[in-house]
Amino acid sequence: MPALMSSRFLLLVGESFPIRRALATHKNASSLLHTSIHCMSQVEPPNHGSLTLSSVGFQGEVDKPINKGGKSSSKVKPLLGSSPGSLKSKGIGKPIASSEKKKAFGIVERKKQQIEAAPFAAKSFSELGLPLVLIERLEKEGFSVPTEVQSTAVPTILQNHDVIIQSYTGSGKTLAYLLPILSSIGPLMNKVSKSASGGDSGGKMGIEAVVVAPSRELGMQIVREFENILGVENKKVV
Ligand SMILES: Nc1ncnc2c1ncn2[C@@H]1O[C@H](COP(=O)(O)OP(=O)(O)OP(=O)(O)O)[C@@H](O)[C@H]1O
Repeated sequence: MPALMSSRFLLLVGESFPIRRALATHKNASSLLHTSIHCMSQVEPPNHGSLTLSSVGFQGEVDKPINKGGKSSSKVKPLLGSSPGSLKSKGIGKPIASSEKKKAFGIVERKKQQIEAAPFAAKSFSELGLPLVLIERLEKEGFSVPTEVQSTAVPTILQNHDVIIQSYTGSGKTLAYLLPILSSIGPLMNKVSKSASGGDSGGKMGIEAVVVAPSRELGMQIVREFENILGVENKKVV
């Protein structure tokens, strides 16, 4: 199963995703089913060991006794040797604000941005900041005008943002994330850097990108799209 990505995270939601079904039951579903690119902040991973209840400040035990009337009630059982009054004075039992949780885990959240449509309608792939070698391959395959989702996503990903792309099926989501990948790694770019450095650098390449797909069928569809762009001479690398 092929899979996407380098250091970035990208989630694709298409026709086949259950979210469609969930949205179908939503009152304003139709207004939600449009193209949108969520440019995510990069969340820095915490480095505080394993996640435990006590690490998030939960210090009581949940006890659910059955009342005589058959109704169950839940209450937090205080720790041994702690009276409810003393717990209150320590601030235990109070709901933990999400900002406090983030602080406890050392999560630093950066600015979030939502782009509902392409900020401009690109008329060619060259306007998106893609390398020439890739544009030539696209033209050879008959791709000359980027779709709306590609116009929006490609420049955003090229600026190293993490993105979530949500758009209708067949809108060109696959190339929207494949093109930024192929513009920095892969055989096309290897050839460019080899000719720039005047020869083969030698060493074997490791895994540079991982694409995760929810089904084998979709995985094969993505492989075919890769093969189209790379051309027959580079087909074996996929
Ligand atoms: N800019 C473009 N110009 C012409 N055809 C394109 C362009 N971008 C993609 N296509 C073609 O449109 C078809 C649908 O694209 P793609 O499979 O990427 O859509 P998708 O949004 O990923 O669909 P799904 O949600 O079903 O996965 C493919 O055959 C693809 O080669």
